[in-house]
Amino acid sequence: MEVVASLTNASKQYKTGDTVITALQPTTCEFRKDELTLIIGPSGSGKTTLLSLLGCVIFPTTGEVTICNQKINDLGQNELAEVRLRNIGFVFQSFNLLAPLNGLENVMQPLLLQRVNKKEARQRAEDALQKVNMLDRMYNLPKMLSGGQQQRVAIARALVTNPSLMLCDEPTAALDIKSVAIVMEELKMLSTTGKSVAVVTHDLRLKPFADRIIYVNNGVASEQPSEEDSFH
Ligand SMILES: Nc1ncnc2c1ncn2[C@@H]1O[C@H](COP(=O)(O)OP(=O)(O)OP(=O)(O)O)[C@@H](O)[C@H]1O
Repeated sequence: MEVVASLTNASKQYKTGDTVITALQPTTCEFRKDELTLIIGPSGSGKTTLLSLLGCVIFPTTGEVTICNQKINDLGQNELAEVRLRNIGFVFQSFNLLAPLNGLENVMQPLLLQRVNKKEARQRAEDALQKVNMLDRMYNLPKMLSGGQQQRVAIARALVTNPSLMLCDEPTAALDIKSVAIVMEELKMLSTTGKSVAVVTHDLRLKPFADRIIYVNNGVASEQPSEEDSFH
C-alpha cells in the first residue's frame, strides 16, 4: 500500500537549560494510504511529539521525516509551511473553530488562505460538510453546536484542502461516548477515501476503529503492545 508519511530512525530531544529530555527514541514507521493508525500511549509517553514530527511542526533531532515523498529535514520554514498546507489536515482535541464564524465560513478558511476564489471555496466547503453529515447545520455558529458536531465541522475544515495525511490529536477527548463513535466513524470513513489518518489517543476504547496501532511508551514507539497495554 502507498506510503504517505514515514519516519526513519527519527528521534526528538528537547533541551531546556542544562536538561535534555528524550521525548522520542529513534523511530521507524510508515503511515499508508487508506489506513487509520492509532498512536496509543500514556500521558507524557511521546505521542504528541511523534504527531508533531509527522505534522512538520518540529524537526527531528536525528533521522528523517518524509511526507508525500518529500524529505522535510532540509526544508526552510516557508517550504515547510507549504508542505503542511498542501498535504496535511490537522484536527485538535479542542476543535479550534473560530467563534464568530459559522460552520461554512470556518470550513472555507483554509481555502481562502490558499487564495481559492470565494465561489469555489464555498462549493468545496459544502462538499466537505456533506461528507461529515453537517451540511444542514452549516449556518450555525460553533456555540450552537454540540461538541461532537463542532468536531465534525473541524474535520470538514481539515479535509477541505484534500490532504493526503490527516493528523488528529486526541480528537475524541472532549466528547461524550455517543459522539466518540460518530467522530471515529467519520475518520474511519475518510481513511477509506485515499487518505492516511493518524489519531493520537490515550483511550484504548478506540482500538476497534484502527487498521493499525502504534504503541508509545517512555519515548519508544512499537507496533507490539507492551505488557501494560495488553492487559486492556
Ligand atoms: N517543547 C517541549 N520542551 C520540553 N519538553 C517537552 C516539550 N514537549 C514535550 N516535552 C516532553 O517530552 C515528553 C513527551 O511529551 P509528549 O507531549 O510527546 O507526550 P504525550 O504522550 O503526547 O503526552 P500527553 O498525552 O500528556 O499529551 C514529556 O516528558 C514532555 O514533558
